Amino acid sequence: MTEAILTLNTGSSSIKAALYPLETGAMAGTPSVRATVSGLDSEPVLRVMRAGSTLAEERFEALRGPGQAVEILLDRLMPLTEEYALAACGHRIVHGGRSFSGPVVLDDASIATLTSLSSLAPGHQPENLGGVKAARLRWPSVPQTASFDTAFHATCPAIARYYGLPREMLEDGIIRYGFHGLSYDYIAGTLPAFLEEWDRHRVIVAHLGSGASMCALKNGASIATTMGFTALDGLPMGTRCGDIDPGVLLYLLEEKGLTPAQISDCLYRRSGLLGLSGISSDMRELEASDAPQGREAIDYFVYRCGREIGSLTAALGGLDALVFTGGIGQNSALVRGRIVTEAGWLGFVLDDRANNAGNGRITAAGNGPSAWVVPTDEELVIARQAWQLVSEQDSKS
Ligand SMILES: Nc1ncnc2c1ncn2[C@@H]1O[C@H](COP(=O)(O)OP(=O)(O)O)[C@@H](O)[C@H]1O
Ligand SMILES: CC(=O)OP(=O)(O)O
Ligand SMILES: [Mg+2]
Repeated sequence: MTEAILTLNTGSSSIKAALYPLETGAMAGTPSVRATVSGLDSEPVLRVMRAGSTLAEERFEALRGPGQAVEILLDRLMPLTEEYALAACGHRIVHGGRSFSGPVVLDDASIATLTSLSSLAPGHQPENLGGVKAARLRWPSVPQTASFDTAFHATCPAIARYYGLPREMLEDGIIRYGFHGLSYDYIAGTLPAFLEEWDRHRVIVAHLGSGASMCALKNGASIATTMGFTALDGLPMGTRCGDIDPGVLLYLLEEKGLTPAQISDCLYRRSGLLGLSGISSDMRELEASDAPQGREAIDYFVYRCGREIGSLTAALGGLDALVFTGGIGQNSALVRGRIVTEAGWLGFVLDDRANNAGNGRITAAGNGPSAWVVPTDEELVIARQAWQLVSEQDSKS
């Protein structure tokens, strides 16, 4: 029986699974099956794709949260996995904290440590670990592995990870961890294919999805990123606030009498594009709306992206290339075009036709920095890491 690796990636608005066959000891770069549930916040849709064609599409009125979506997704996937022997099930785990700076095979002790980090990623960690639990129940003898969003940023210099807090707090782990590391890892691996002398280039990757962040890459490694201790920091997102004066939180707590749970709900679930527009957390709906508050939410998103590009350019000491990825980065010509135009002071010259086509280079040839669209593939990074871990285990036994 052919072996395969199953991956599970629980994001804030979607769940993405993929099945990678292991042929003659090598892992296929493209999965035989992909299954996704998108629109978790609005109108959930489940799609199962095999060899590029859609096998099934189901729409749901509503789901009782991501937990139920994972169960339904695994139910639909189970029959398709039966022709393979699963070598591992690889999971995206958003927060690895101080304990994990690389992928691991999960056991009860590591799951307990990761569970203790749930309050640092309340919109992700419980769902990520729920996926581990569901997969363990279905495939009890299959190794479950963890790939961390935070691990890729372990290369950031210490100073880029600090907050201006009393040192004992930094020593206690209150530092910038950064997220979306699996996506940045994948994009870093693609740079040699389209950037000459890529290792000398100063690159910003903009992962703009339901969660959004940017990462500054030098020689393909992260040196700074916009998210911090939690995935609330930096850019505004679908429902998360992004950069905020911590004094606002004290004010809400002390003067407005909000409880910590109410503040958490506000910052994680009621802010960002949804909070500013009052319409939707989904960029597609805002682009389709004529409401002034919808337009202003997009304006704010673009403005904040421009400011973070300036800040990361300073961290890099200049900029050679900007790469867009994630649901908005890959699909919204409008948002990309506005961000590149706003960053025109850096020398970008947008190529409208290429931007509308939305694949590869989207700026005109010239002396300035270039901008690109590259679809991300977090599932492939998870699968490669899972395969490496189980291969190492096999060679030891
Ligand atoms: N054609 C499109 N135009 C604008 N935005 C889009 C388009 N397609 C997807 N998006 C945005 O991408 C988001 C999902 O991005 P994704 O990276 O898959 O999110 P996550 O992994 O955080 O769940 C959607 O919420 C939507 O805002
Ligand atoms: C960390 C994070 O924000 O992830 P996502 O974009 O998948 O919600
Ligand atoms: Mg995501």
